[in-house]
Amino acid sequence: MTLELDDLRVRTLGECRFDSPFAEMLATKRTSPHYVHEDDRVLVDDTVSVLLARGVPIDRLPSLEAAGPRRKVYFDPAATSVGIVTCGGLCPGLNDVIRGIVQELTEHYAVAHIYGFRNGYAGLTRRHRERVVELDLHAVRDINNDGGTILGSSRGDQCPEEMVDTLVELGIDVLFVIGGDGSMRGAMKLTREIDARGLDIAVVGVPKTIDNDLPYTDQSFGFQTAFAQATEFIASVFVESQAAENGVGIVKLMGRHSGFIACYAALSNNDADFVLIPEVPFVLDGPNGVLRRVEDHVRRHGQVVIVVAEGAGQELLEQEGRTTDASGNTKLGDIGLFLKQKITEHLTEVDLPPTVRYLDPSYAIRSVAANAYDSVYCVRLAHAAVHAGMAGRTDTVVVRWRRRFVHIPMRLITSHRNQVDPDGDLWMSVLEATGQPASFGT
Ligand SMILES: Nc1ncnc2c1ncn2[C@@H]1O[C@H](COP(=O)(O)OP(=O)(O)OP(=O)(O)O)[C@@H](O)[C@H]1O
Ligand SMILES: O=P(O)(O)OC[C@H]1O[C@](O)(CO)[C@@H](O)[C@@H]1O
Ligand SMILES: [Mg+2]
Repeated sequence: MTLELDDLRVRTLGECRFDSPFAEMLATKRTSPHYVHEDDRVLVDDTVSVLLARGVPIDRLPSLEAAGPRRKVYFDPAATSVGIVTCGGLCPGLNDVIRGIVQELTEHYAVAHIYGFRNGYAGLTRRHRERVVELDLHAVRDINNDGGTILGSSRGDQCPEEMVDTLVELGIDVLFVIGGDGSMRGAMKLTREIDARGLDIAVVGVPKTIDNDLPYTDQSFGFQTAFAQATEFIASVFVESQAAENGVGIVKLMGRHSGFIACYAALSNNDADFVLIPEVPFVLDGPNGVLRRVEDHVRRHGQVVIVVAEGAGQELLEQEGRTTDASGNTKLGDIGLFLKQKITEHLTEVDLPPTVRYLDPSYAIRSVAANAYDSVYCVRLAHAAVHAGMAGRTDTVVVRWRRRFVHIPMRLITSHRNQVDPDGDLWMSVLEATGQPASFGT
């Protein structure tokens, strides 16, 4: 997708007329290597060749609005009510984001009310309205020490009209949606309904995905915690595989469409000999197939460790009878168990009867509390989201792009998936670290 400058402009509800609590602090600030002034913009591209190829003046290059506090805000803080909802699968750091939003809104903007909706979009429906909780500093004090989300989450479609009725009933001015691609699609339906009714409600997203598969963001929050957690499971099967004759360790990691967790976890301690991801199809049979390569490795080293992303090799599995979850996401076949079976059969056939150690850590990597790095990242995203909302930005998400916090239009975050580029340097690092072939098969 070729982006033009105008595709990157975020929507705003109107002129910012109220004094911001940050006005004084910002009065003398100018862009520096470590700060981007609110009137400045951050470039999307970062290579000379791409910038030159655009062939436009510098001020027409694709660029993003800087996130951060404004000198003036759109909403009168003392009269503002805010809602927060977390949707989709869990991810380390959800509580840190909730806490950061509540603290910033309370301590700096001193808004009138902060409401938490329970269990995702379901919490905005009529039948769950009485379960709305009011959030204050006390309610969020220690929540960063826990995984999950104090608000709960859910999958499954809800009616936008009904959800907007709830926002109106509670007098919500800004809704913060912390969620993945599906949640952002849901949030865009909310803004459409808000627009249709001519309401003055801002919807700001904080993108969340444990799979790191959302575009226009350096890396999603919680991802680092999740892959660090995954590393432990790889280390376990490595130890087990070393101790056994023809030891085979297999770890299946989350990643429906993108193999980032598998790549990073495998690179982290370099115990993996093969990494299989959805972005790089593979064949099992034949002289260059996975089975022969695994066999060769076991013959040479006496053991092997394979890390497989859950979305890898789906084309090798039975497609019939595939169902979807409540949100419409396709339920995948189990590539981990399939590999376990095929590798066991093959090694037994070639007289290398294996001892297989198979781990599917699944929810164990995403249900933990964020590590220190992710906690910092989360609180900074939370602050950016609050400033965006108070400044009347809507249909907008806050992300970190090339280490700067910026605003992007919500529709861009759902425009495509971030995936491991088989021609990119991450996959090259995986190939270098594992020594596996660039492709299996022909
Ligand atoms: N196209 C859509 N329109 C409206 N709502 C949607 C749409 N897609 C998903 N949603 C809603 O958004 C919520 C979360 O979606 P989903 O379960 O797909 O998780 P997600 O936000 O993509 O997060 P993750 O993929 O990280 O688990 C659900 O309530 C779902 O019904
Ligand atoms: O079982 P659940 O809660 O639907 O979530 C599972 C999925 O969520 C994801 O982490 C995406 O959020 C996938 O990688 C994983 O398969
Ligand atoms: Mg999703």
